Amino acid sequence: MSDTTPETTRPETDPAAAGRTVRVALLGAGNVGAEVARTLLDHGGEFAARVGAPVELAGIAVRDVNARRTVELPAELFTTDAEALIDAADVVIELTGGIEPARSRILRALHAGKPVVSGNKALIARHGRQLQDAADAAGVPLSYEAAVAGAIPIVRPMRDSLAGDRVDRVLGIMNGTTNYVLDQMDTTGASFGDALAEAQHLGYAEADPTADVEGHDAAAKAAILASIAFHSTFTIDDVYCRGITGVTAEDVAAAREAGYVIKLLAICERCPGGVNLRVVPTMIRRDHPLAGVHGAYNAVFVEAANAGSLMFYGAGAGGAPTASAVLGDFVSAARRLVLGGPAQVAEPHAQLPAVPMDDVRTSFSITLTVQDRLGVLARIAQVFADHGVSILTMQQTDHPGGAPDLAQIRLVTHRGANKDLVATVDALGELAFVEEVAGVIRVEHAD
Ligand SMILES: NC(=O)c1ccc[n+]([C@@H]2O[C@H](COP(=O)([O-])OP(=O)(O)OC[C@H]3O[C@@H](n4cnc5c(N)ncnc54)[C@H](O)[C@@H]3O)[C@@H](O)[C@H]2O)c1
Ligand SMILES: N[C@@H](CCO)C(=O)O
Ligand code: NA
Repeated sequence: MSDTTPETTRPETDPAAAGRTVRVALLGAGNVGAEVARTLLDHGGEFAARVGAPVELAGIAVRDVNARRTVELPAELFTTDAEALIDAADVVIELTGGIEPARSRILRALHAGKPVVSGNKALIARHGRQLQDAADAAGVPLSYEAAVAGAIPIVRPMRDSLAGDRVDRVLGIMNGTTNYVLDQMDTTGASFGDALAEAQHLGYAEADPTADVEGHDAAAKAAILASIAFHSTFTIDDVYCRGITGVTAEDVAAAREAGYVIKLLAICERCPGGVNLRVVPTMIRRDHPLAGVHGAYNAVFVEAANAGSLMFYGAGAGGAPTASAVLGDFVSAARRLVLGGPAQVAEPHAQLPAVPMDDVRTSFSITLTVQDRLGVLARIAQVFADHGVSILTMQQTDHPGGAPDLAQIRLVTHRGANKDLVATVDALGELAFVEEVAGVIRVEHAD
């Protein structure tokens, strides 16, 4: 919120007329929490105008009141007694992360009829149903726009704006660290290790970036978003997840040469029997809108029956961008508190099951190093045919290392059942004349 934003106080929303102050309990003062506190303190008048009542930051619960913080905040606001702070507040904003004690504290607030705003994707992706049931029972909102793709408005558009449509597929770049790494590998030819070190240096990746590079962070966001998009209940355990640690500079270069770029995509799609959720390194054509998402940016591409294709783009991480999403949820919840009215009940009426990866129809790119002799190509083609997998394109080149008796073959398949594609790759690896099977990456829109 800039200092030049004009103040707009309409007489009918005069805070004094509402007769109450909205007291906010903030849990956590890290990257996001500190920005939320600073914004609430610096722009109290504007929040009062937008909420319809004065807004007071009642306190900030932290583990250590004396810890050094990136943003200077009034010392008297800090407390280690989160429970007492929750009990004294009207709205609770949880920005501590992790499962416990965050879950118990959110439940404490909801059971007491207090709206909760959270950015905790790890918690919502595992216990979202339990928390939503508690919110519904109490008739108060539980909001978590910040938990999926940071600043990008996607949770509420998915829940509200697209509520009259049928979502068929969601493709998301929902982790900034991995997008930065893959983008650096694509645009500068950097190795995975060098690109990750740069991401850590720039502060995008965590000190321990396992949840980023192994895809777990994106998988949590996929489970949360798919639950809303498909009116069902998915957890992170329903997401087939592969990270980017196995993606090599050669894979990236080969994809580039073929007109593709490799992205860590979260894909949630309707398929026979339910919805498949996966987070996998994926080759997409360079003319796809998601191919143009560079650096640490996030984007969510939605395909819906009537709306067609939509793309939501922006900053998926960072203190201030994430605080924007948190505070949007806060204003909405606090406004409802002041004006009254029921919370929206988010009924997962469809309850579609998660479809495991085996039968999902996908397409593979495969790079083989083979002995260059008579009959090799025919034998390879036979392996594909034996598994019912159809080849879309095949290209043979000299071995990149210059070995005279070796050749490199790159194949892209038509769509086939994932289990048949995996069995094909295994069978190729067993052929005596195949020296190496590498660069096995899924491809979107190969046919
Ligand atoms: N940083 C981002 O870009 C981003 C983006 C989207 C969502 N989120 C989510 O927002 C939440 C906060 O993220 P962050 O980056 O600010 O984390 P952070 O690690 O910087 O801050 C967490 C804060 O919570 C405090 N805390 C932890 N456990 C506590 C406890 N038991 N009691 C009291 N305080 C406790 C810590 O001391 C710290 O002040 C997380 O759930 C995260 O997943 C973060
Ligand atoms: N580590 C996450 C932060 C936002 O969830 C990312 O890189 O996108
Ligand atoms: Na968001």
